[in-house]
Amino acid sequence: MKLSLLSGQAGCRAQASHVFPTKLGSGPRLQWGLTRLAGTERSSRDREGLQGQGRGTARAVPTLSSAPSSAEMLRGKRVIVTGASSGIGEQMAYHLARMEAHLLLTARTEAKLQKVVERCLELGAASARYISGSMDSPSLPEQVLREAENTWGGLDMLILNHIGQSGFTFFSGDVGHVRKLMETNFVSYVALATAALPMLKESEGSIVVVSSIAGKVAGPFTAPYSATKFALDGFFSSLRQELIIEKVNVSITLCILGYINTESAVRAVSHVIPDTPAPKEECALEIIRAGFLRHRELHYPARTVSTMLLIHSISPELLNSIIRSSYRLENVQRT
Ligand SMILES: NC(=O)C1=CN([C@@H]2O[C@H](COP(=O)(O)OP(=O)(O)OC[C@H]3O[C@@H](n4cnc5c(N)ncnc54)[C@H](OP(=O)(O)O)[C@@H]3O)[C@@H](O)[C@H]2O)C=CC1
Ligand SMILES: C[C@H](CCC(=O)NCCS(=O)(=O)O)[C@H]1CC[C@H]2[C@@H]3C(=O)C[C@@H]4C[C@H](O)CC[C@]4(C)[C@H]3CC[C@]12C
Repeated sequence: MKLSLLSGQAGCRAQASHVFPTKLGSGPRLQWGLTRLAGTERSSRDREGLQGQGRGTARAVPTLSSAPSSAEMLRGKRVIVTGASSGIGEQMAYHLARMEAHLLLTARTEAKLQKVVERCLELGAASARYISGSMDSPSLPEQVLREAENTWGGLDMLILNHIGQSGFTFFSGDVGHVRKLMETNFVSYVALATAALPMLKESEGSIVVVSSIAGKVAGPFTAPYSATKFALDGFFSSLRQELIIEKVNVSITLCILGYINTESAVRAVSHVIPDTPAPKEECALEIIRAGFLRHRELHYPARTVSTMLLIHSISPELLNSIIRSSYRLENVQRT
C-alpha cells in the first residue's frame, strides 16, 4: 500500500462538466437536469423510494424539490471513492471535485491515481489524496478507513466502485479466479463498509454500492462477475434492513448499471454486444446524486435497466432468450 503526498486546497477553477453542469453550469441546463430527474428518471426512483432509516430523527432527508443544485450537493463533504483511477470512478472523482468535496481515492495504479488527484485539485476539490493497493489484500480496507479518520476525523460518503479484472467469455472452470474475484469485488466491499460504519453513524452518512444489471439478471459470459454482484445485493440489502431496525441513519444506495462506455467495458464486450453504451460522465453524476438523495436503488440508464427488470420479473426465460439473441455469439472468445 502507498499513501499519497499529494493533497491540498482547491487549485484553479473548474471547467463546466459537459453533461451535467456543476458549479459553472448555466441555469437552464441545470434546470433541465432536474426536470429530467423529475420526468423519465423519476419513474424508477419513485418505485424504489427513499430509505426508511432515521425516520423521526432530526436530520432531514433531501427530496428532489428541496435538493441543492449539483454544485452544492457535497460541498465540504468527506468522500472515499474506490476504483477511481479510470472509468466511472474517475468521472465520479471529477464531479465530486467540482462540488468541492474532500476526496480520498483508491485503486492499484499509483501513476494514474496521481494524475486523477492532480486533476481533482485543478477542478476545485477541497482536498484530494490517494491510497494505492489491491483490494484483494485483506489489510487494505482498514488502512483506507484509518487514513480517512486520521486526515479528516470522520467520513460522510463511502462509494464502493472498484472491480477486479474478469473476462466476457464462457466460464473456464477456474475456481481460483472466482475466489479471488469474490475477495476483490465482494469481501473488500464488506470490509470497507464495516470499517467505515462507526464514522458514517457519527455523520449520518451514506454508503454507495456500484453494481450491475448482471447482479440482478444473470446473462451468459459473466458467471464469476455476476456472482460477486448478486452477493453485494444480498449483503447490503440485508444490512440496510438491520440499520433501519436499529434506527441507524446511514443510507445504502445500490446502483444497478447497464452497459456504460468505459474503456474496459467497451474493450471487453463491443465485439459481442452491438448496443451503444451509456455515457460514463452522466452515469457518474447519477450515482453521486442517488447517494446524496439517499435512494435505495439507482437504475441507470433508467429505461433500459427498469425494462429489463420488469421483463425478468414477468418471464425470466423470455429475458434470457432476448439477451442471448442480441449477442454476436460467433465473436465470443474462448480461453
Ligand atoms: N462499464 C460498464 O459497462 C459497467 C460497470 N459497472 C460497474 O461500475 C463499476 C466501475 O466499472 P468501470 O468504470 O467500467 O471499471 P474500470 O475497469 O474502468 O475501473 C475499475 C477500477 O477498479 C480498479 N481496480 C481494478 N482491480 C483492482 C483491484 N484488484 N484492487 C483495487 N482496485 C482495482 C481499477 O484501477 P487499477 O487497475 O489501477 O487498480 C479502476 O480504477 C464497477 O463496479 C462495475 O461493476 C456495472 C455495470 C456496467
Ligand atoms: C450488455 C449487458 C446488459 C444488456 C444491456 O444493457 N444492453 C444494452 C441495451 S441498450 O442498448 O438498450 O442500452 C451489460 C450489463 C452489465 C454489463 C457488464 C458489467 O456489469 C461490467 C463488466 C465490466 C467489465 O470491465 C467488463 C464488461 C462487463 C462484463 C459488462 C459487459 C456488458 C454488460 C453485461
